[in-house]
Amino acid sequence: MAVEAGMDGIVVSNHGGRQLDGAVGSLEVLLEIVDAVGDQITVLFDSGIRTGVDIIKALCLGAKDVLIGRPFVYGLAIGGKHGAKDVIRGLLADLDQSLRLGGMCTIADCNRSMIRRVQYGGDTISSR
Ligand SMILES: Cc1cc2nc3c(=O)[nH]c(=O)nc-3n(C[C@H](O)[C@H](O)[C@H](O)COP(=O)(O)O)c2cc1C
Repeated sequence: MAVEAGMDGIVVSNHGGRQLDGAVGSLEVLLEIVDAVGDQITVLFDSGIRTGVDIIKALCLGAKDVLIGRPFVYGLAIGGKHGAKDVIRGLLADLDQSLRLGGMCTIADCNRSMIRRVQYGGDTISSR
């Protein structure tokens, strides 16, 4: 639908999970949506990005980039613009370290072969 409507891109989001209890997690549907739209439009992702590994998972599943809501707001509330900058700096440092630990040099190395889905009871754990 987004493709037919001529949109340049979409954001896969559950609005941070604040709206509906029981709504499906954004990460759970990301791959399906990326496959549905293909390369025709840009897919961005948000909802629950807190660590470098969260960013890597979203990029590996096909998001072109991620967005951040509450962590940025928390930093702003605690330390104003410096607090907001610290949050972003910390996240980027964590991303850098996580890429190295995962054997990747840059985010360009993120692809779906880096992700393995394992079902443990009711939980799905994604890892390399
Ligand atoms: C204070 C606040 C207000 C928000 N207001 C809206 C809104 O009006 N409409 C909307 O679609 N999403 C809204 N969001 C959700 C964000 O757009 C975004 O999807 C979400 O914050 C990302 O998840 P995260 O906070 O876990 O990073 C809001 C988020 C916050 C923190």
